[in-house]
Amino acid sequence: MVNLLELRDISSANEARNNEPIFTDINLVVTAGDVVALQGKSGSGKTTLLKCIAHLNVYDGLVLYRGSTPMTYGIPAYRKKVAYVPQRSPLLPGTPRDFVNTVLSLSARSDRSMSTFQHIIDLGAAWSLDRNLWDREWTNLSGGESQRIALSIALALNTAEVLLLDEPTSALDPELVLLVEQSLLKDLRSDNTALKAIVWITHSDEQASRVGTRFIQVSGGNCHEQSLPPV
Ligand SMILES: Nc1ncnc2c1ncn2[C@@H]1O[C@H](COP(=O)(O)OP(=O)(O)OP(=O)(O)O)[C@@H](O)[C@H]1O
Repeated sequence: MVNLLELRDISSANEARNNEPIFTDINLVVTAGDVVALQGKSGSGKTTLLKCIAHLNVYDGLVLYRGSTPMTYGIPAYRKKVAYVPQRSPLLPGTPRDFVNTVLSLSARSDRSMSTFQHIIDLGAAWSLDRNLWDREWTNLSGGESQRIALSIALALNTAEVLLLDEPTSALDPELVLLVEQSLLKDLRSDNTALKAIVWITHSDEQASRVGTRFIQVSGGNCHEQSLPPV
């Protein structure tokens, strides 16, 4: 089985706190079909670990995607394949439509851009996102709206083989949580989509048990894999 993602001795330290280690020598292999439920106490380093994988945080060690480092691919190309969706959307200028247009203009042909945009909006609509929201400033969207928008963009662009999701449903109502979970798992299991694995931070044992195929706790500066779901 192909190793999609491999972490070799990943360590990260907190520069703001005298370089105190957050975690040390984390090793992990992610293969096709994995949904890695990443759990651990607040402040244990889950987000930092996801940002290291996304090459958004300083780290020691090696992150390999299909056997090569992010630098080998070039960071923009790597991030198309290993995409990080933050817990809260960064405060971007403009609207979600502006953001999608920028992303699509970087790579896609214009005919593909039109259909991809429609796919993004349709996916958002399936998650109860009003179509008008795509033309509203990011700053005027609720947490749950911007969370679903960011996620629908990442999923519908259909370029990432690995999605790194940081508490992707934390601002959603229970019925939307289930809907979003089902969409993500359906894409993962489809042969017609790029998505092959997900690393999914969640504070919910129930969610980890519903979506996870592997269960990893971040604690004491390291990762510990459990053989059973938390509930
Ligand atoms: N930008 C930053 N500057 C300084 N310290 C930071 C920064 N970001 C995170 N930290 C610290 O690094 C440690 C790990 O934070 P991280 O966000 O990775 O934890 P987490 O497990 O994702 O927490 P949560 O479950 O609350 O989201 C914490 O002690 C946190 O205070």
